[in-house]
Amino acid sequence: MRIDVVSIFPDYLAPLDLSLVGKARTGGLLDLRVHDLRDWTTDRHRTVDDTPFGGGAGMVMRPDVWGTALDSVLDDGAHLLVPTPSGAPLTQRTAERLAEEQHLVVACGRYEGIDARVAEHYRARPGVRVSEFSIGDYVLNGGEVAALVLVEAVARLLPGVVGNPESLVEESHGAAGLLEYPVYTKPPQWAGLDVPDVLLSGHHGRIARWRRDQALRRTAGRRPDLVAALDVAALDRADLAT
Ligand SMILES: CN1CCCC[C@@H]1Cn1ccc2ccc(-c3n[nH]c(N)c3C#N)cc21
Repeated sequence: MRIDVVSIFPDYLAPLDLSLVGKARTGGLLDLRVHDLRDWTTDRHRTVDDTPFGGGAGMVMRPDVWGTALDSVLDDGAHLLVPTPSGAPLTQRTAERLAEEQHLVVACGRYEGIDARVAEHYRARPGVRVSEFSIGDYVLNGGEVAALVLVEAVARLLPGVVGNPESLVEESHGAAGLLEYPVYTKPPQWAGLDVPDVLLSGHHGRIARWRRDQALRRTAGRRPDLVAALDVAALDRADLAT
């Protein structure tokens, strides 16, 4: 998979050189390219923004600079992803679908955002899909943090990136849509607190059922909104596997 990220703060994406994503890049599992939007400016001040039509505070990112940049990195079949507070929520299902694709391009806006004609223009471009997404109901100063989130959420799903692929099945928002169960390790007693006896029993069937029960309780208690979307069939498959 190839992912291009375009930003006026390319150093914001430096964490993608680290850990699993960094290993995926050096191992050839992920072709990640980070670009400085200002490389596509033509004036001596390397201007990427201007005042908003209709007035109002702040500045808007220019469509011409973004157009030159995206024409340079987009190819047929690419998926243009634009982080914005007004975008569709980024979910695990979205990440799973994106991980199946060949080429993602993330356009990181700043200021008041990117001129709306940019997304409109590329939606009309045959062979290019455009998706505006949000990583949560809070306001950030730009799209770079969202790009970090998206790249990590997608990259970890690529074959060979995570050591034990089975771990991808059990985790939060996994196949059944449940939150993860509580985890414990040594020492068995800490701060006057014990590890649940079932986890020390060595009875794998009981442990699996306890974990699923804990996951269900957590999901119902913390995210009742997810309960309606639970994939019961996947839950049953998980049960059968125990
Ligand atoms: C503050 N400033 C004026 C109000 C509108 C947003 C703007 C800042 N800003 C510019 C580009 C840009 C892209 C994403 C986000 C963003 N915020 N919260 C999310 N979940 C986001 C995503 N994903 C914020 C951005």
